[in-house]
Amino acid sequence: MTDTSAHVPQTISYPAESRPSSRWSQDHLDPHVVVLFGACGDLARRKLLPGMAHLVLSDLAPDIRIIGTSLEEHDSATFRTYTREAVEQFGLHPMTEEQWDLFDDRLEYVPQSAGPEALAAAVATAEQALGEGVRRLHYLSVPPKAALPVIEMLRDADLVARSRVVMEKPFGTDLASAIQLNARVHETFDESQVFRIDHFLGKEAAQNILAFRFANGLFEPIWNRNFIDHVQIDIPETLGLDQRANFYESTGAYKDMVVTHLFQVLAFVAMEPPTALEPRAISEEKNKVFRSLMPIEPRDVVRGQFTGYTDLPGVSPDSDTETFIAMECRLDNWRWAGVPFYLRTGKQMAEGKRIISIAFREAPRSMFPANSGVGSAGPDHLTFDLADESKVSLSFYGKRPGPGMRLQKLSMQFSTGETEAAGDVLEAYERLILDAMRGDHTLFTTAEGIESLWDRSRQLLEDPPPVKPYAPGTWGPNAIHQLVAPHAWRLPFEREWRAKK
Ligand SMILES: NC(=O)C1=CN([C@@H]2O[C@H](COP(=O)(O)OP(=O)(O)OC[C@H]3O[C@@H](n4cnc5c(N)ncnc54)[C@H](OP(=O)(O)O)[C@@H]3O)[C@@H](O)[C@H]2O)C=CC1
Ligand SMILES: O=C1O[C@H](COP(=O)(O)O)[C@@H](O)[C@H](O)[C@H]1O
Repeated sequence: MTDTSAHVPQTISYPAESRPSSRWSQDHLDPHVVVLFGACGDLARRKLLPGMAHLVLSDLAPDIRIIGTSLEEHDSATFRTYTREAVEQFGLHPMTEEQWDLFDDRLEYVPQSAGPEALAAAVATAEQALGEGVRRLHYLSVPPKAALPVIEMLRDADLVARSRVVMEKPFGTDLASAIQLNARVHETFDESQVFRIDHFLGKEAAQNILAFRFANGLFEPIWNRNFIDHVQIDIPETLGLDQRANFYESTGAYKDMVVTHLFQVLAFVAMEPPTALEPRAISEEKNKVFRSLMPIEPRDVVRGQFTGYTDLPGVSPDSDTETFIAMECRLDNWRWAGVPFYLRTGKQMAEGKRIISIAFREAPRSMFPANSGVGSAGPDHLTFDLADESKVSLSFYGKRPGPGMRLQKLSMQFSTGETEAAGDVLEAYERLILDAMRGDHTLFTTAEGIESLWDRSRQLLEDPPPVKPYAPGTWGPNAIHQLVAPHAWRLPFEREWRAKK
């Protein structure tokens, strides 16, 4: 056989040779000072501090020093204790005493009240300790209203040069505020320095959608309206809002989950093949999907609120905030014309899952008699489970063993957890922090993309349907069934994933 691996011509228009894709490369990583704003918040405690510990100790990012800052009056010693507790409680990789000592040394704390000069001084000391060629990564894990004050502080502290800034969602609350936020951010940081994070795109399983679609010739020919009947992106959560109700009250499920995570995942499912695994090419295709998204009509949306939500501290007794949302979306393009995309997410639901279901069209005619079981368990499905242990399943009808011709739903299933590489899985924030330090925008969202999504959301935001109550531990208000009729929600699964052998 001819070896075609060498000298395969580059058939794509970019990246140009002078600007190679850094995605997946194991290039040397510059030393970094990470300034973590909101270092005492929920996200930092559960994900960012444990993630940074793993990056340092696994040698993926050995040369970093972290300066925590928030409104709390910690000093570096108490912040180290706080961080140790966070890593022990939420870290996915247990640390030895020796490893802790190594990480502990890299942590400092500057309270927000100490002002820009104190922050600048702490960064300068950390940079000296790291030596030549140090870059800065500012991670804004703060509530949306704090983002611009933090950016002003970075400007006042003269910490903009050699830096990148990771911004947390939601990026605005509507089109006007998103445009204004982007414009204000651009007064201080160039777009190339800004990394708008969407941690769903950092999940191994989300990237596996790209691999599955674009590394194989098998599925792409049937990835369109001729073969696909409908798509579901279903992310129910069992979590409540006890600690976050105050924040959530002004956000709700649409802004917290849909306009960010679910639409980003939808873009990976629906986009055209990108010309390269490169930020511009990927963003271009995602943004085309967002531009094709038909405006979200209030009549295609069911908003819900779990009973008991209004009793939570920080929630108005007559709150209209949705803790649940289900909706039908349409893409106005050739590939997806006529194919509904059903999205659902909510808090305090019956199960916690992150499922994408691609339902294929059924066979047009059947030689099997009606009582054979053909079609009785719904259409053939390709299912992606976005859990850390990424899974993919393809279901189809097959013959039940024995006499006669009885049909049953069978499936071919794959789970990363059952492979030798299971231990290599990176948590989403670990991957994305690493990508931001490398300057790789591939998995981050753009100002243009965010603005398109807010634009398509205008009607829903101006005229939301009233929230309907649902009992905690259920699948949402009953109206969700009418929304998808004649189809049915895939969750709860009738047939669960096969248990690990
Ligand atoms: N929690 C989560 O699961 C996720 C959160 N996010 C996003 O991450 C961001 C942070 O969320 P989360 O950690 O939950 O929020 P929290 O309210 O738990 O934490 C916010 C942090 O920001 C600090 N802070 C508040 N106001 C200011 C200010 N004006 N200047 C500087 N620091 C300030 C707080 O300080 P102090 O503690 O002293 O009050 C706290 O450390 C939000 O944008 C959220 O949307 C994204 C994905 C998931
Ligand atoms: O961004 C958010 O995501 C989490 C769900 O993330 P996951 O990785 O645990 O699936 C959600 O609970 C939270 O409300 C939202 O802000």
